[in-house]
Amino acid sequence: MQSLQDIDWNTWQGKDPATLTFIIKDEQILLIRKKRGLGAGKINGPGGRLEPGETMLECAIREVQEELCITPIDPIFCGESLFQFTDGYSIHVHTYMAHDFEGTPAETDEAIPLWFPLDGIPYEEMWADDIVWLPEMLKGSQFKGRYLFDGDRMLDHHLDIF
Ligand SMILES: Nc1nc2c([nH]c(=O)n2[C@H]2C[C@H](O)[C@@H](COP(=O)(O)OP(=O)(O)OP(=O)(O)O)O2)c(=O)[nH]1
Repeated sequence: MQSLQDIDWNTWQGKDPATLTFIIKDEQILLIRKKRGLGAGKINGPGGRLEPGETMLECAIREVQEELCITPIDPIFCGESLFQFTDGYSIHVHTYMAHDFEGTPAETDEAIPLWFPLDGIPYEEMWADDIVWLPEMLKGSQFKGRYLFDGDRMLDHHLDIF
Protein backbone atom coordinates (compact mmCIF):
# COMPACT_ATOMS: atom_id res chain seq x y z
CA MET A 1 0.00 0.00 0.00
CA GLN A 2 1.90 3.05 -1.24
CA SER A 3 -0.64 5.35 -2.76
CA LEU A 4 -4.35 6.15 -2.53
CA GLN A 5 -4.90 4.23 -5.77
CA ASP A 6 -4.01 0.98 -3.96
CA ILE A 7 -7.25 1.33 -1.94
CA ASP A 8 -10.80 0.58 -3.12
CA TRP A 9 -12.50 3.75 -1.87
CA ASN A 10 -15.93 2.56 -3.06
CA THR A 11 -16.02 -0.13 -0.38
CA TRP A 12 -13.72 1.56 2.16
CA GLN A 13 -15.12 1.86 5.64
CA GLY A 14 -13.12 3.27 8.53
CA LYS A 15 -12.63 0.88 11.44
CA ASP A 16 -13.41 3.72 13.83
CA PRO A 17 -15.78 6.62 13.20
CA ALA A 18 -14.56 9.70 15.09
CA THR A 19 -14.99 13.46 15.39
CA LEU A 20 -12.88 16.60 15.63
CA THR A 21 -14.26 19.95 16.75
CA PHE A 22 -12.70 23.37 16.28
CA ILE A 23 -13.90 26.33 18.32
CA ILE A 24 -13.16 29.62 16.60
CA LYS A 25 -13.85 32.84 18.46
CA ASP A 26 -12.43 36.37 18.29
CA GLU A 27 -9.97 35.46 15.47
CA GLN A 28 -8.55 32.66 17.63
CA ILE A 29 -8.78 28.90 17.42
CA LEU A 30 -8.98 26.61 20.45
CA LEU A 31 -6.66 23.63 20.09
CA ILE A 32 -5.33 21.03 22.50
CA ARG A 33 -2.02 19.42 23.29
CA LYS A 34 -3.18 15.81 23.28
CA LYS A 35 -1.90 13.84 26.24
CA ARG A 36 -2.94 10.29 25.26
CA GLY A 37 -4.52 8.14 22.54
CA LEU A 38 -3.86 8.33 18.80
CA GLY A 39 -1.73 11.42 18.10
CA ALA A 40 -0.54 11.88 21.72
CA GLY A 41 1.95 14.77 21.97
CA LYS A 42 0.57 16.52 18.89
CA ILE A 43 -1.52 19.66 18.77
CA ASN A 44 -5.00 19.00 17.42
CA GLY A 45 -8.63 19.91 17.84
CA PRO A 46 -10.48 18.11 20.61
CA GLY A 47 -12.14 14.91 19.47
CA GLY A 48 -12.27 11.17 19.65
CA ARG A 49 -14.01 8.00 18.67
CA LEU A 50 -17.76 7.50 18.38
CA GLU A 51 -19.36 5.56 21.23
CA PRO A 52 -22.18 3.04 20.68
CA GLY A 53 -25.60 4.64 20.32
CA GLU A 54 -24.51 8.24 19.82
CA THR A 55 -24.72 10.44 16.75
CA MET A 56 -21.66 12.16 15.28
CA LEU A 57 -22.88 15.49 16.66
CA GLU A 58 -23.34 13.99 20.14
CA CYS A 59 -19.83 12.55 19.92
CA ALA A 60 -18.38 15.91 18.86
CA ILE A 61 -20.00 17.67 21.84
CA ARG A 62 -19.12 14.91 24.34
CA GLU A 63 -15.47 14.80 23.32
CA VAL A 64 -15.06 18.57 23.80
CA GLN A 65 -16.77 18.29 27.20
CA GLU A 66 -14.51 15.41 28.26
CA GLU A 67 -11.27 16.90 26.99
CA LEU A 68 -11.73 20.59 27.84
CA CYS A 69 -14.67 20.82 30.32
CA ILE A 70 -16.61 23.15 28.01
CA THR A 71 -19.68 22.70 25.80
CA PRO A 72 -19.49 23.89 22.19
CA ILE A 73 -22.63 25.75 21.08
CA ASP A 74 -24.24 24.76 17.76
CA PRO A 75 -21.34 22.89 16.12
CA ILE A 76 -21.76 22.70 12.36
CA PHE A 77 -20.47 19.92 10.13
CA CYS A 78 -17.60 21.09 7.91
CA GLY A 79 -16.18 18.02 6.26
CA GLU A 80 -14.72 14.57 6.55
CA SER A 81 -11.31 12.96 6.44
CA LEU A 82 -10.70 9.30 5.59
CA PHE A 83 -7.43 7.96 6.99
CA GLN A 84 -5.95 4.64 5.96
CA PHE A 85 -2.80 3.47 7.77
CA THR A 86 -0.41 0.98 6.18
CA ASP A 87 -0.70 -1.32 9.24
CA GLY A 88 -4.39 -1.87 8.41
CA TYR A 89 -5.93 0.59 10.88
CA SER A 90 -8.36 3.18 9.50
CA ILE A 91 -10.36 6.04 10.96
CA HIS A 92 -13.14 8.17 9.46
CA VAL A 93 -13.13 11.61 11.02
CA HIS A 94 -16.12 13.96 10.89
CA THR A 95 -15.14 17.57 11.54
CA TYR A 96 -17.23 20.29 13.19
CA MET A 97 -16.75 23.99 13.89
CA ALA A 98 -18.39 26.11 16.58
CA HIS A 99 -18.15 29.82 17.24
CA ASP A 100 -19.05 29.82 20.91
CA PHE A 101 -19.02 27.62 24.00
CA GLU A 102 -20.24 27.43 27.58
CA GLY A 103 -17.79 27.19 30.45
CA THR A 104 -14.08 27.82 30.82
CA PRO A 105 -11.54 25.60 29.02
CA ALA A 106 -9.54 23.59 31.55
CA GLU A 107 -6.76 21.04 31.41
CA THR A 108 -7.91 17.43 31.83
CA ASP A 109 -6.05 14.12 31.90
CA GLU A 110 -6.56 13.97 28.12
CA ALA A 111 -5.69 17.47 26.94
CA ILE A 112 -4.19 20.91 27.59
CA PRO A 113 -6.21 23.79 26.06
CA LEU A 114 -4.27 26.22 23.86
CA TRP A 115 -5.54 29.29 21.97
CA PHE A 116 -3.79 30.35 18.75
CA PRO A 117 -4.40 33.31 16.42
CA LEU A 118 -5.91 32.13 13.14
CA ASP A 119 -2.77 33.32 11.31
CA GLY A 120 -0.50 31.43 13.71
CA ILE A 121 -1.75 27.84 13.66
CA PRO A 122 1.17 25.53 14.66
CA TYR A 123 0.94 23.14 11.71
CA GLU A 124 4.47 21.85 12.37
CA GLU A 125 3.20 20.32 15.63
CA MET A 126 0.02 18.89 14.10
CA TRP A 127 -0.80 15.86 11.95
CA ALA A 128 0.80 16.23 8.50
CA ASP A 129 -2.55 16.40 6.68
CA ASP A 130 -3.98 19.27 8.71
CA ILE A 131 -2.27 21.95 6.62
CA VAL A 132 -4.03 20.45 3.58
CA TRP A 133 -7.63 20.86 4.79
CA LEU A 134 -7.76 23.14 7.83
CA PRO A 135 -7.10 26.32 5.77
CA GLU A 136 -9.99 25.29 3.48
CA MET A 137 -12.28 24.79 6.47
CA LEU A 138 -11.31 28.20 7.82
CA LYS A 139 -12.19 29.76 4.44
CA GLY A 140 -15.67 28.27 4.83
CA SER A 141 -15.36 25.41 2.33
CA GLN A 142 -16.76 21.95 2.96
CA PHE A 143 -14.20 19.26 2.30
CA LYS A 144 -13.64 15.54 1.89
CA GLY A 145 -10.08 14.26 2.08
CA ARG A 146 -8.46 10.87 1.70
CA TYR A 147 -5.08 10.15 3.26
CA LEU A 148 -2.63 7.29 3.41
CA PHE A 149 -0.32 7.23 6.44
CA ASP A 150 2.60 5.07 7.48
CA GLY A 151 2.58 5.82 11.21
CA ASP A 152 3.07 9.59 11.40
CA ARG A 153 4.20 9.94 7.80
CA MET A 154 1.71 11.00 5.12
CA LEU A 155 2.38 8.95 1.97
CA ASP A 156 -0.42 10.29 -0.22
CA HIS A 157 -3.43 12.57 -0.07
CA HIS A 158 -6.33 13.88 -2.10
CA LEU A 159 -8.71 16.66 -1.08
CA ASP A 160 -12.03 17.62 -2.63
CA ILE A 161 -13.54 20.94 -1.61
CA PHE A 162 -17.11 22.03 -2.14
N1 LIG B 1 -6.34 16.72 12.89
C1 LIG B 1 -6.21 15.41 12.76
N2 LIG B 1 -6.85 14.61 13.64
C2 LIG B 1 -6.70 13.30 13.47
C3 LIG B 1 -5.91 12.74 12.46
N3 LIG B 1 -5.98 11.38 12.58
C4 LIG B 1 -6.78 11.12 13.65
O1 LIG B 1 -7.12 10.02 14.09
N4 LIG B 1 -7.22 12.31 14.19
C5 LIG B 1 -8.09 12.50 15.35
C6 LIG B 1 -9.45 11.91 15.24
C7 LIG B 1 -9.82 11.75 16.70
O2 LIG B 1 -10.34 12.99 17.18
C8 LIG B 1 -8.49 11.47 17.37
C9 LIG B 1 -8.22 10.00 17.63
O3 LIG B 1 -9.06 9.51 18.56
P1 LIG B 1 -8.64 9.35 20.12
O4 LIG B 1 -7.49 8.44 20.24
O5 LIG B 1 -8.52 10.70 20.73
O6 LIG B 1 -9.97 8.70 20.55
P2 LIG B 1 -10.61 8.61 21.97
O7 LIG B 1 -10.71 9.99 22.62
O8 LIG B 1 -11.87 7.84 21.81
O9 LIG B 1 -9.44 7.87 22.65
P3 LIG B 1 -9.31 6.75 23.69
O10 LIG B 1 -10.11 7.28 24.86
O11 LIG B 1 -9.85 5.54 22.99
O12 LIG B 1 -7.82 6.75 23.93
O13 LIG B 1 -7.48 11.93 16.49
C10 LIG B 1 -5.25 13.60 11.57
O14 LIG B 1 -4.52 13.18 10.67
N5 LIG B 1 -5.45 14.93 11.75
